[in-house]
Amino acid sequence: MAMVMDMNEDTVLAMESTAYEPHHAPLPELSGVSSITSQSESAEIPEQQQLRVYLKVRPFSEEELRSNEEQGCVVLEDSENISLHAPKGSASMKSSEKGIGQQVYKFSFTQIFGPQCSQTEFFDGTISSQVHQFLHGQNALVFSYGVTNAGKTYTIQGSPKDPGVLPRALDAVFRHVAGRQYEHADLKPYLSADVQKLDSEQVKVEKSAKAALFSLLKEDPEPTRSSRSRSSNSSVNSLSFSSVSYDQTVDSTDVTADDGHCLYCVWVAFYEIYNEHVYDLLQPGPASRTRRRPALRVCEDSSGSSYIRDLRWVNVQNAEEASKVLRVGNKNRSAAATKMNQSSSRSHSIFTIKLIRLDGADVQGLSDLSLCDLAGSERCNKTKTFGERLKEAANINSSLLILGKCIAALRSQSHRMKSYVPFRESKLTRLFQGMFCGRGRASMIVNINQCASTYDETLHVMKFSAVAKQVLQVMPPRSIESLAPRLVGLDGKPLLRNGVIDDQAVDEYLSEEELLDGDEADMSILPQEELLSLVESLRSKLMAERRKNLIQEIQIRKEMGDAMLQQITEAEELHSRQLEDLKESYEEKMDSTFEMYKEALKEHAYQCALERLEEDYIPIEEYSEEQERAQALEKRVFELEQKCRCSGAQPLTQDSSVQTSPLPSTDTDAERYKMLYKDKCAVENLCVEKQELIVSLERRVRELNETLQEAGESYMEKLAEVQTLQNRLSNQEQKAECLESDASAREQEIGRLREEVQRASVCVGSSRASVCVGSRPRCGLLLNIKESMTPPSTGGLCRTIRKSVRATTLRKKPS
Ligand SMILES: Nc1ncnc2c1ncn2[C@@H]1O[C@H](COP(=O)(O)OP(=O)(O)OP(=O)(O)O)[C@@H](O)[C@H]1O
Repeated sequence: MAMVMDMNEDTVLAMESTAYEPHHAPLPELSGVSSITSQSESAEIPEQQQLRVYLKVRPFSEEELRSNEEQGCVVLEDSENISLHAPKGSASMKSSEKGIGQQVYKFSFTQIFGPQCSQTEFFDGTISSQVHQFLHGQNALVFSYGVTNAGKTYTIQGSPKDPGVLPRALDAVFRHVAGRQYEHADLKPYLSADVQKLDSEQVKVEKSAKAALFSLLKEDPEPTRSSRSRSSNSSVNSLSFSSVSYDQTVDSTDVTADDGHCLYCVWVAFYEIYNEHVYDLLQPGPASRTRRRPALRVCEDSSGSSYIRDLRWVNVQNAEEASKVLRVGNKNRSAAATKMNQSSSRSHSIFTIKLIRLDGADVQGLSDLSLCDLAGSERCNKTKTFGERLKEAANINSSLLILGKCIAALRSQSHRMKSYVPFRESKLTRLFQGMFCGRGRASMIVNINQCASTYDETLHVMKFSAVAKQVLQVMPPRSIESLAPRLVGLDGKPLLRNGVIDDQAVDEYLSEEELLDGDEADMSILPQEELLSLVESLRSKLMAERRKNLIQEIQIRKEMGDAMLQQITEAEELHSRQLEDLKESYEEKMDSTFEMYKEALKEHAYQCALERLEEDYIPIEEYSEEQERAQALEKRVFELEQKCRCSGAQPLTQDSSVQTSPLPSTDTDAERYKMLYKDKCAVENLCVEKQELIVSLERRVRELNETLQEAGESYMEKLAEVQTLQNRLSNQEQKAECLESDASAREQEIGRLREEVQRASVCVGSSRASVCVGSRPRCGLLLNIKESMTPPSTGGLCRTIRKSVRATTLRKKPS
């Protein structure tokens, strides 16, 4: 982890986002005993390098030449550039004609090797440098990629006459270690990057197992063609390394002063990934055909590096033994005849060489070199696969797809984009993971053929390799010493180093191994105090580890979420683009269909017109005869009219002309029809007028009804008013009567009073004589009383009342 912290930002970014191993640190450091590097070392800038992608173009076979496969699809421009030209009939050509895609694609590679290139040139120009680095402690992976029948197996294994890169690499290794072989064979690779010390018994077991393995070749000395063996022309079943000749790029002379006194121990393993299961190619197959081969498990060790549990490692002393191992493995490899390739690899086969480097009895380093021959990608309909072959093809394609996804994600990371690398989605990528994450160098060999019939698949492979070429590989700086593997005993526990307990080793062992797999730790080997302190330190480490894991999990989830989101967005974009394309193509189709219908309609109309013309056709003689007759008739009408005018008669009506003239009945009918039509029109007009009249009358009736209703209502109101007025009148009359009777009563009273006054005046007259003085005031008083008692006009008052009542009644009466 300290290593990661000290690295520059690029490296951290690249390594953080790989969702790689739980520790997030370069793998070899974590697994090595002397993994603690100094500050100065870790401060070094990590080395960055683009993934090396080599292209190899296979020559045409005679059969391909006969079947006209040579159509100039592949054009080598120079040693790094190549262009692909879509042949007629290929899907690329069709889509380019529709405006999607291009007809010519250009690609560049680290190096291109043409059809004439020899296997020697190819080895020297490609992986010999990687082999060299492997011999000096660096891990390496070489994988071949291409469509089926493109020459992958040929490139990796070659032919007996012309061996491929694998036998050449083995040969280079043995040339390098020649004379410096560790003879005891008691050190064996363990887990991903450790070394196990074998006891003498174990060494014996290993030796007898190897002898048994080689004895399989004695039973079957000559390679045979069978459904599960490679064909002889492209395999190394009978490979002899004597045929390998080198230009001494990698040989025993390539020995530095440092490793002059080193000893080496070489182990090899050969396995395949078939239908997503890992099978050991060096384990004898099941006795009966009905029984399945046992599949091996891919596991991770404490550093997070993948390894195959129970994989068989064979200690090889020389190139000849290595060749035998290869031949045994090839016998067991899953291969079958397909339509495209007589001996098609149906699995990804991986041959791994492990080189243990010793300084005396001390293990100094362990490096591995894996050469992977991937199964060819293929189109199932083209290869005419079905049944078991179809299942194989599906598995091959799906694991290659995941490899493609990983490469694309690694490319994104190289461009500083956060992206989740789905290493764990297939066995192949799980095993390759370390090599893409700083544990070693990977390089890719792209194999193509030049056949026109497989152009589209080849183009796909080229596009894939273009992506791969953009992947940046980050190698943390480290010395050979820092790569030293941990030396463990048979039980997998770390061993004493130079006779003393290596505290650091134990500490690391416990802190890494114990946390993951408690069963494997035996603490009883340590004193009690140390045990207690170890428990304490373990507890705190466990807590720290848990916290770290939690943070990492959150990070990984976030990255996954982001990646998924990105994928969804990309998928959405892709879909919308596809939709657009579809829309356009449908529109085009619609347009063309529309045009087609238009043309058809035109044609149809033309045909109809022609038919009608034929039906209505009147011979010219008949027509001119008819014309003459019509003219004669017109002339006759004119003459008759003239005659009528001359005789002072009215011009002939049509009816009379019908009666008199010999007009043909058809003309008369037409005239009558015209008349009838006129009548009909007149009647219709009349009807319309009547209708309008009816409508206006109805409207009028409606208005009158409304007015009547209003009048009725106001009449009722007036009636009610009259009633009230009559009531009031009768009341007034009653009052008037009362007043009249009152007035008559008063008149009677006045009369009576007058009589009294007269009587009183008589009395006064008689007394005047006696009393002359003082008569005036009395007369005045009586007169006043009389005046006050006499109403000025009593009858007038009654009349006035009556008059006012009558006036009110009249005013209120309805007009
Ligand atoms: N450089 C070459 N020179 C001559 N022949 C070659 C060369 N490369 C390939 N071939 C031949 O082409 C054929 C197909 O090659 P090979 O089996 O290696 O293809 P492949 O890509 O491994 O196919 P698959 O993926 O189906 O296993 C073989 O007969 C092989 O001998």
